[in-house]
Amino acid sequence: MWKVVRFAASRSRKFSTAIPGPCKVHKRGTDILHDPWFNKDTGFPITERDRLGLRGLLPPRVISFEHQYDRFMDSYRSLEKNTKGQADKFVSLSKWRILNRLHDRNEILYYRVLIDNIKEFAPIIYTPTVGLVCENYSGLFRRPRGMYFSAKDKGEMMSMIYNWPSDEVDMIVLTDGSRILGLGDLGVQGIGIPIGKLDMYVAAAGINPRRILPVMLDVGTNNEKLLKDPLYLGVRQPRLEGEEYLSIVDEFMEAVHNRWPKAIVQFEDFQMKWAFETLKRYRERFCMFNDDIQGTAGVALAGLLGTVRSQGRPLSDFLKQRIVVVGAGSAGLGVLKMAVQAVSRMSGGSGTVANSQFFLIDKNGLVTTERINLDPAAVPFAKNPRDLEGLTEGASIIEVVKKVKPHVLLGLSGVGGVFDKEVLKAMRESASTKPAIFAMSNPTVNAECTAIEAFSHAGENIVFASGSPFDNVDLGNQVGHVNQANNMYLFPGIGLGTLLSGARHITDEMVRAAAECLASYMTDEEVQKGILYPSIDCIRNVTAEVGAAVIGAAVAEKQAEGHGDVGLRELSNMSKEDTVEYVRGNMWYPEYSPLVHEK
Ligand SMILES: NC(=O)c1ccc[n+]([C@@H]2O[C@H](COP(=O)([O-])OP(=O)(O)OC[C@H]3O[C@@H](n4cnc5c(N)ncnc54)[C@H](O)[C@@H]3O)[C@@H](O)[C@H]2O)c1
Ligand SMILES: O=C(O)C[C@H](O)C(=O)O
Ligand SMILES: [Mg+2]
Repeated sequence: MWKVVRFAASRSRKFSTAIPGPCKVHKRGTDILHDPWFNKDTGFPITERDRLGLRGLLPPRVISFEHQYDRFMDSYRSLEKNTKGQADKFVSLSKWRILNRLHDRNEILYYRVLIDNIKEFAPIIYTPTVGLVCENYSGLFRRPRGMYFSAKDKGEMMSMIYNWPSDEVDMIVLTDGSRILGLGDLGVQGIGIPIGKLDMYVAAAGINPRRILPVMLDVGTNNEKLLKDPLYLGVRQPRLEGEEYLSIVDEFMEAVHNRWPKAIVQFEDFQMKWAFETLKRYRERFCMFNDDIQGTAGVALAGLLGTVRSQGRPLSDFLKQRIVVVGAGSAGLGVLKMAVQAVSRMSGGSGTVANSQFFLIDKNGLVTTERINLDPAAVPFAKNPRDLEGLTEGASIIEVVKKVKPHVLLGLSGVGGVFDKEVLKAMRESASTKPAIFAMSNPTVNAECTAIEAFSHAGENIVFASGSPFDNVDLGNQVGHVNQANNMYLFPGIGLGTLLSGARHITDEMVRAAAECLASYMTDEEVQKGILYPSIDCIRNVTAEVGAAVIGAAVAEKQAEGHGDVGLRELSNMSKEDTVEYVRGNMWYPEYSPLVHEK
């Protein structure tokens, strides 16, 4: 297993005195002030104002970056104070708005405050607030971000992709808006998800924000409420289906590949049938992965291995854990597939052993081979009723938990509260000394249970993880640790590692290496306290490790072709520590560069 070299968490990097290299700009005057990439607001030095035709367009005083940073944080704190006691939704959207306005105006300052305060700002630009933003997107819309390809653009994509201003794009996050978090079909409004994921790419992986592209494939929506909403900004038609749908995605993928052959495309929040279908269709043709299937599986596997360690048991005991997965969608099935593969490997290739320990439940209850219209993707995990003593097809969550006494109850159902008091109380009878409850659905309202509910009903000795953040729970004489089991711990490293290895494709082994790296990140002491994942404060360190593990796997799998000046030979000769340093050294960091005008 990949050994992790841990570095101290990098909180706020002090404002450095080294002058960053120059940045060429092809604009002058107000065009610069209106371009969030170049704009420094009041921070333009006088000499730069002269060079770029900015004299007189700004108030005369030059404000330092540090001072601008403090001013923003002061306004943020005032907003917090002034909205105290108001409805949560109002407060969250107000916080999102102030961050979004900065994003639209001054990207360097925006990304610096985001990186330095990631723990505080992730819940605003990512889950859960991003869900609220998507629900209200048409009303919130002010300025576009990213690209929109719609059913009406068929035949035009090869040329319209050139409307994007950047000649170099490394990372694309693509959605069709059909399954936004647990909120369902939000049509074009789902663009908030690629934007939030790419913000995490910049913050966690140091992908250069000039080389990212959020994309919405608007193929219609089946959401009646949106179709009737006069403000709705998407195409007003039911979703395309079948070959018509696939022809749009095909055309988009060809267009991307044609303009940026090395760009990595992350598929995000596609409904299950298209999530699996597109992964199968494109994974060997393009450099792509599906975050909900693969990223989630890796994060969940790391957590599942952590729960074994938290019981003070060797990893090989994973084979003995009984795991109930609630939710048989792209995420739940992805988790099961990866967990079964892990068990298979540990037990020397016997898939039968693996399947006996996993139980799958969907909206119709326990999934067995007797299920009518059993989804082909769920077939490998359907139980044979003959192997079930006392449980039958369609058994409810409570029936399964009472009978199976699982070590782990893991929810990816998208349904808030399905782990109710009765279910959680039944987990007290778990065969584990530290029963684990993973309420992984997003956003917060869709979590299968809250942290407080889990600790108060299932007992204080549990291990708890959720997809969206909850505060730790005060248990009187100890702390009930809340882990955030979210694919944000893996997708940035999968993307960055793939980019820096120059791999043409993303293989299962590369994802597995990422998951194992995350699993080994925590110390025994932490895991025994119930801390399964690192704090989001050190997400850049985690991503450097994960990225290096992905590069290692890409080299071993003969997928790596090198990146920039670093060829395959150099990559192959790097030690693990060197690889981590290579990844770390390639992370972009927001600092004002001197601007040089070029015609
Ligand atoms: N924490 C993470 O990193 C992470 C990653 C991916 C997805 N998710 C979350 O997981 C959820 C599901 O995502 P998905 O892509 O698998 O969705 P999906 O729509 O493909 O699948 C949902 C599944 O839940 C089942 N279900 C619905 N109601 C149920 C009920 N009452 N009891 C039991 N099962 C029920 C459905 O039958 C279906 O199998 C979403 O909320 C999403 O936000 C979290
Ligand atoms: O977006 C997230 O927070 C995680 C995941 O990709 C999801 O779909 O819920
Ligand atoms: Mg997702």
